[in-house]
Amino acid sequence: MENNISFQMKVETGDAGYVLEDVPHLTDYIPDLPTYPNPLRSNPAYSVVKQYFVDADDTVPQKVVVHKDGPRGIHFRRAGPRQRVYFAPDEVHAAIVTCGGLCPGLNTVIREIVCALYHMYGVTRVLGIDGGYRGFYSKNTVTLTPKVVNDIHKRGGTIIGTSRGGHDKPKIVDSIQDRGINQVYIIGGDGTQKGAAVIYQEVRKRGLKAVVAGIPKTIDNDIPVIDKSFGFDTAVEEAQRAINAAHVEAESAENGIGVVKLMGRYSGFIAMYATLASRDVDLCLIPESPFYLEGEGGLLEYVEKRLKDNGHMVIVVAEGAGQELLAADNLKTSTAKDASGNKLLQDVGLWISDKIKAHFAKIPSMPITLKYIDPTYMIRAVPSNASDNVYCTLLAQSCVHGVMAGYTGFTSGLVNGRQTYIPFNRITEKQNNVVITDRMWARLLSSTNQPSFLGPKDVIEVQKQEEPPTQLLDGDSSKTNDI
Ligand SMILES: Nc1ncnc2c1ncn2[C@@H]1O[C@H](COP(=O)(O)OP(=O)(O)OP(=O)(O)O)[C@@H](O)[C@H]1O
Ligand SMILES: O=P(O)(O)OC[C@H]1O[C@](O)(CO)[C@@H](O)[C@@H]1O
Ligand SMILES: [Mg+2]
Repeated sequence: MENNISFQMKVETGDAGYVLEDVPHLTDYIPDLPTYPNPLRSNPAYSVVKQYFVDADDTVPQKVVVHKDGPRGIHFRRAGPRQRVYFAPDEVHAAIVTCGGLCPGLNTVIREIVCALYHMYGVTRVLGIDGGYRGFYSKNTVTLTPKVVNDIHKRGGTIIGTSRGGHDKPKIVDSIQDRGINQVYIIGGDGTQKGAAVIYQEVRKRGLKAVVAGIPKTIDNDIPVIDKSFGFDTAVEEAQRAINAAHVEAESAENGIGVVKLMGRYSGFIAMYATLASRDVDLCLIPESPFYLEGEGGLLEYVEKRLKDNGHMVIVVAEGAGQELLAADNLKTSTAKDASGNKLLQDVGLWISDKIKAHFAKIPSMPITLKYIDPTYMIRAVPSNASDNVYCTLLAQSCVHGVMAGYTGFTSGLVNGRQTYIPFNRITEKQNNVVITDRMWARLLSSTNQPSFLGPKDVIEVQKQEEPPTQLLDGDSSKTNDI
């Protein structure tokens, strides 16, 4: 067992400003572990694939846009099968858990972890932990086999259940230890990955030969570093149905207004992408972009103008937008939180709808018809679409390869279109938000033609709050921000 454990990131540097933010390995705290040839070597599906095994030195750059004289920058370890593995097939006892809110693709990831373990590595003991983190100590487990998971990817939700709260570190790690679990696959969002990091640290402190790996899940796309989280594409696609309905309703009435509220607690990616995809949206409101209602340049003035010009309009609002305005208006700030400590939000869609109705009630010459559509849970309870299904498969298989190779304390994630292993520290240190001074938000503003609601003074303020721009001035957020 290690005495002075350092959970600092493993960082390696090289020529020309090369930095590798590496992931931990079992051998960092258990030396002399036996290794085995990767069973994929004799698997007919893989043995013919040229360069199937990933070179130990392969890494993936975090930034692909570079300057001639700039440093090579941060890299992550490339995911994929290694020549040697640190588990014999009959030694593996794997567990899979899903935590946090639902997300399209959860079942696909579960299915593909089970199938990869069975079919690629000959593993036959895989457990599903029932109902999120608390399931480790308060619920039964489910035996997962390729037969059990065969067609689950066609269903929304998660067959092993999920929950918020209940992260009791000692009880969870006791359960891992008592059951002899040596591979833990943890599927969830930012909160879940923080929980996974804590479990990894405790497992390591106890000196257990047990790998802890995360797979990032969330429709909100608020996990940093990775290109995007699985389920996001499906959620954006499903949101189109609500926006289409709002548009049809708005177009068919005199001064018709359709208001659609979409999920996005702290990050407005779903609203932004759903708006960009639709082209029927006249106004998109997200948590990251402040707005105001009354007066010159305000939202109500814009709505009035749009109705005069077009006769109808569609507004998409992310659930986390304008919360400070609601609080000021209702004279109370909501301090309510869910079991995981996430802020419970007030209904901004309803509030905006009421404000617009009240405004036009004072203008008899402009009667309006407003329909408010709230498809919130519908966009995340559906099964994943084709592209998310493929993405989930790659994430799950990459994760299994990394775990079998003995890497631990990592999240499996796509960086610049390549599968990588990212240390938990990098995934949990901050949240991914829409950067409203980046090009993507500017593209949205020019697509909807909406005002930015920011004066020159506000822009300076926003720039101050946001991360200092990188040397390339392309923002440091996920690639979904800056394509
Ligand atoms: N800082 C933390 N330390 C340990 N556990 C945490 C932490 N934050 C959250 N968790 C646990 O992680 C689980 C999921 O967290 P949360 O409900 O915030 O969802 P999430 O993973 O962020 O997914 P999403 O936000 O997409 O629904 C919960 O069981 C919660 O107790
Ligand atoms: O009502 P629940 O299940 O707690 O989840 C709501 C939250 O979950 C999310 O979908 C993230 O998973 C947020 O967009 C939303 O605020
Ligand atoms: Mg979250």
